Amino acid sequence: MRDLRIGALKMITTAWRMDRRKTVVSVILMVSGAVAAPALAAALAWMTGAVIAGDTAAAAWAGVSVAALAVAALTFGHFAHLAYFELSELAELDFAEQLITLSNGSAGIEHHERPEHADTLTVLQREARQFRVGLEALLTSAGLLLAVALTAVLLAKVNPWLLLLPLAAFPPLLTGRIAERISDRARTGTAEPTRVALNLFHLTTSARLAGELRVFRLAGELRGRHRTLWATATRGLVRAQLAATWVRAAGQIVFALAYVGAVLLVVRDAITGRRGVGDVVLVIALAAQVNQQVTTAVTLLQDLQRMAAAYRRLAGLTEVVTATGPSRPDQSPPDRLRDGITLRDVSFTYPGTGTPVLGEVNLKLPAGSTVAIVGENGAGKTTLVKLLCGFYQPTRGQVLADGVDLSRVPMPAWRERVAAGFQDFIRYEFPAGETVGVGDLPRAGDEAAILAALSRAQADDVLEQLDDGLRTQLGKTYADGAELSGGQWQKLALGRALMRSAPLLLVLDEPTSALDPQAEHALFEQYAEQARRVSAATGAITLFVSHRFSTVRMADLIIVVRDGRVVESGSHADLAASGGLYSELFALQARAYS
Ligand SMILES: Nc1ncnc2c1ncn2[C@@H]1O[C@H](COP(=O)(O)OP(=O)(O)OP(=O)(O)O)[C@@H](O)[C@H]1O
Repeated sequence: MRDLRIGALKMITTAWRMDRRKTVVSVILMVSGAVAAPALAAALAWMTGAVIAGDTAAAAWAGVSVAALAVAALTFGHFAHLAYFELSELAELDFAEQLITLSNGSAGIEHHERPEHADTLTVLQREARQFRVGLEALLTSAGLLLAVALTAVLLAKVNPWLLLLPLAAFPPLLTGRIAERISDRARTGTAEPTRVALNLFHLTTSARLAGELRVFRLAGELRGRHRTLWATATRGLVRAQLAATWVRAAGQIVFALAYVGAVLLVVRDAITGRRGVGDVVLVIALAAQVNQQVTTAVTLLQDLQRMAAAYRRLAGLTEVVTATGPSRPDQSPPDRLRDGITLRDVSFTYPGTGTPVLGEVNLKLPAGSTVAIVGENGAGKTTLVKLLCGFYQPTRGQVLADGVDLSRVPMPAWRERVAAGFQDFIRYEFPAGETVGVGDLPRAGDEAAILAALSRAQADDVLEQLDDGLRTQLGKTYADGAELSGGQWQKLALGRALMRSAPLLLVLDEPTSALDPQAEHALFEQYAEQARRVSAATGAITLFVSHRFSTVRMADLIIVVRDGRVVESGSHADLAASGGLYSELFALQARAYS
């Protein structure tokens, strides 16, 4: 009940915030339309009584009232619909925006990787429409409550025993709630197979992956898996629906018996002459309405409960997201790095797993240096990068920027000083200039800055091939959008990473994997040279992850990671001469290329 109250309050404040006039008009129309129905029954009874009594004037007035109330009862709801249609659209948009903000609003990305939060997100994504239905349900409920009250008064006037009729509405309401809880549990229980199935659906329908699916002839296999998962989820939902339907039907049977009893009662009173024919008409009309009111109330309650559950989930998610930031963000990141970034006894275990991925990492990334991280697949390189970007907090130990503990720095402030390019970059289907410019939002439209970033990323050639230069719309989602090759998209992504003019840390996690080794080498050679010059002023550190030793060897400092531990660090010359893992991997790659 508390959830319901909170949900209703939130929904109505959202509508009020969106458009006050439309909210008021919707409420008035909805309430008047709903109250008109029992009033119509009363007018019918009045008309029948007047006709039987031969009172022509009263019968005429009653007839006019019947006509007016019938029009109100039948049409106000539709006009209300017009008024709240836009409100509902806005409520859905408001919800979608909240979800986008929440998905991206946390300091870290931990909640994305926890299955229970991923499940909550999946349910919320699917429940987005519930916010539109919820508003309609709320407005209808307000009218319904008044209609029920008026109906109760009219029935009590005929025979107080008839008040039992609305009371008989409670069993269906109760069973309706139980049924909705059963369905809600099923939705949560089937969230995981649904999420995985949706993911497979996305994979199998994405134009980008069509080639790989064909080469491996995976479409059939994935379609089969998709079907199995979907069937599992559907089985769970259908089973719950069946149980819910039986529970609901039990409540409705109680009401049906009460309905028959009420009609028999007033017919008996009419036969014995205690009540007039008008009262029989009134009770038959009202009893039918009570039946309708109960059915509507049960459906509304389901909608309201789903809306309340969606708000509850949203609140839960908000709590998780706001709880992931530093507990005492009382420090600011340094303006420039003088000493560097230090990792002190850093260990890390991904949330929800028991195996440490990084253990006791002690590292110093000197200010102004270019640092390369190397290691075999799964060694922990990207995880190290994620900690430096503040996506996660270390499970133990500290990351310090010039002595300032990052766990005490508000993450948005740290992120403003970090620039990054990842292997899993996003293909923003914007005009080419914007695709690069969003790397530094305040300068997203600054053509000179964009061209400079593209030149740093050695991506001028991509631009030359675009018909309309920076203004060329990218992406096949648009009919006239230009499609780029994987390497071209990656070059633009690299340009985006290089948009920020004065980051303290530039992270490049295999951002050039789609380029050929020569192109990567040339790019880094030029880039490292520039980075050294720029970092003389800001102390910026450039950290890159690469599997290509021709690139790695250019770094001032090379860090070798194995099984989550730093096993070697030093310059290329030192490490190559030491005969350790680095020299072994280097020699292996050199042989492969020679
Ligand atoms: N989100 C996650 N949840 C749980 N474990 C993870 C997660 N991401 C990575 N891991 C695990 O952490 C370990 C290190 O992964 P990481 O991505 O840091 O390796 P890497 O050195 O960057 O590898 P690669 O060269 O293949 O990119 C791996 O064993 C991986 O399975």
